[in-house]
Amino acid sequence: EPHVGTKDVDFLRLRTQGFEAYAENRYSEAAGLFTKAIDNFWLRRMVNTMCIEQCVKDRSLVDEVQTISVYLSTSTCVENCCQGKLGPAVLIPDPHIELIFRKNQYYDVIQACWHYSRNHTGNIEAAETFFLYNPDNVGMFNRLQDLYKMFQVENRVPPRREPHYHTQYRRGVEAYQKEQWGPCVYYLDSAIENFMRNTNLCRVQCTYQYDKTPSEHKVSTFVSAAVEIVESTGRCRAQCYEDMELRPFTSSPYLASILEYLQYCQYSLGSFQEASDTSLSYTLLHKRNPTINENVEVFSTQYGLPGNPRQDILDFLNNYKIDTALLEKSDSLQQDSEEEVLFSTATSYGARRFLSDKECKSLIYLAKEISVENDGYETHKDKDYSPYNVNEKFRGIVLSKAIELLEEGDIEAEEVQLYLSVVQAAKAHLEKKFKLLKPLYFDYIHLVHRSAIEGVENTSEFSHPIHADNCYIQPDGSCSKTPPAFTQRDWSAIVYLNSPEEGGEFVITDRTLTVTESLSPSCGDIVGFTADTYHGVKAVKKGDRYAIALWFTHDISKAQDMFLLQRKIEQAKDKTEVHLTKEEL
Ligand SMILES: O=C(O)CCC(=O)C(=O)O
Ligand SMILES: [Fe+2]
Repeated sequence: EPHVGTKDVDFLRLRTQGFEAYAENRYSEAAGLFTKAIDNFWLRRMVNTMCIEQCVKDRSLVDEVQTISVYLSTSTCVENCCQGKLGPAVLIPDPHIELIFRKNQYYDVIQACWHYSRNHTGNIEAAETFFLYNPDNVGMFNRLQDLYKMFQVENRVPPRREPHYHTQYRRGVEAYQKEQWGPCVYYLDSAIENFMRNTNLCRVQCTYQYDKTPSEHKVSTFVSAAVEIVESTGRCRAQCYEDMELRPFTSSPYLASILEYLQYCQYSLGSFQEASDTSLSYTLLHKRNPTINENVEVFSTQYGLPGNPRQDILDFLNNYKIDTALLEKSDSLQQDSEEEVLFSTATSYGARRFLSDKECKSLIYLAKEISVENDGYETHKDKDYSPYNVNEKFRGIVLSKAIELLEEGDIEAEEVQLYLSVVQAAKAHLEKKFKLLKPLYFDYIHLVHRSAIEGVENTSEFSHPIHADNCYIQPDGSCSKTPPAFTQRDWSAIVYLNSPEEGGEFVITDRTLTVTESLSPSCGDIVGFTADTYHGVKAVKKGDRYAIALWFTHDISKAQDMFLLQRKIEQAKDKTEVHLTKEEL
């Protein structure tokens, strides 16, 4: 059993220390701290699994989500068990931090650390590790090629933490290439077994996440508790299936790929019935493979051996069905009593009452206090793309700037905290409304104040002409997704803080620029849409228009680190508290 000092398992603290060391150019120390943070994160997951196994003993591990009382008592048992082994839980403040750990993404920083401290092997090893777990990251893929060339390293440096199923898969494929059918079947069977085991361990972790912040656990009402548990479990489990996909740049599922090699090796070995079963099982996971479809047919008609689906694949699919149903279930449990939905499609959504009047007032106050003329749109000097017209004033404040001002002592922590909390809530809201299985990350956050200039007649139709947020609309109505467009943006949202006296409507159009939705904003309205949606803002004819514009990406390497921003706010709060006590003395 692992036995570790309480302090060492605090991977969030290690991570923070890592960032501090990094900022002070102590690179090899930073690399060590991040590596240890990641190791401890995984150690803790392992202990968590052991404890879940102990606490649910006779029930099936990956049972359906239990009734609330069983759930809570098991949770308490898991929590006590983990505390006994590791000390108090490190509470993860944000599910996305957890995801960064789950996908070993701090190897990105570790790679940079080894780069600066000229540790070539460490550098390549870190890059390999990051790429292993983030196989769609083209940037890291290219960097890897460059590193091997630059340092003239001939042999591949193995990544750290390679999961067993992936090792076995690679061995199986190697055996296949060498036409060693026996070993091929052996390795691939073992790859499947380990793949299933890892998937299930991940799913189990999702059911009893003892390290979630208390507010998420000790929910007040029965219904909201059920919704939260079911939903966070469903979402977390959906991510498990993604975590397992470790083959770069492919669209067929990992498991299907194992079966594809396996059926061939089985066939070559003369195990025709097994090959027939494997081929048929493949089609349950992935339909569009003409060769396999043909094999299924041939085994059945020419060999007279119709396939039976493999039991392990059936179990896997059954679990998958349960997990998908969790998200649907949480949906039906949900009662949106407060909220008035204005429009809702697969790609756009609008609703009322996302914020209270008080919250709107505080945020407007913040904007009045610190917004800067034209701030945030330096790259958009071109008048064709100007987000406001010449008869208006335009002021803005980006969140990170607000936090800088807070650090300089110019404003109150409370207001900046509200700004951050509101944008976090908006993100969660949209993930939920659009049932996104992949998390959103912040690309840009901007509180915008547009106003009519008194005495000047605003003759333009638009304040911000019809545009899309990640591509440029072409004369033929299509949209060109090439730089300098912000191509990393996947979703956009606007939270409105007030009603302009006249004008300032938000509009969505179709590809022919015909308006399909129009909204006269008021405090607490929220809209969200895919970043390629055509939309714009009508001219503000009279008064002020305050809104928070948000852009999101699915690409974590483009994400703003919200945890770091939150920490800065907390540090600023701590500082003011210290001041107070000194004055009191
Ligand atoms: O404020 C709005 O309603 C929309 C703003 C917008 O589309 C943008 O800034 O890209
Ligand atoms: Fe926009």
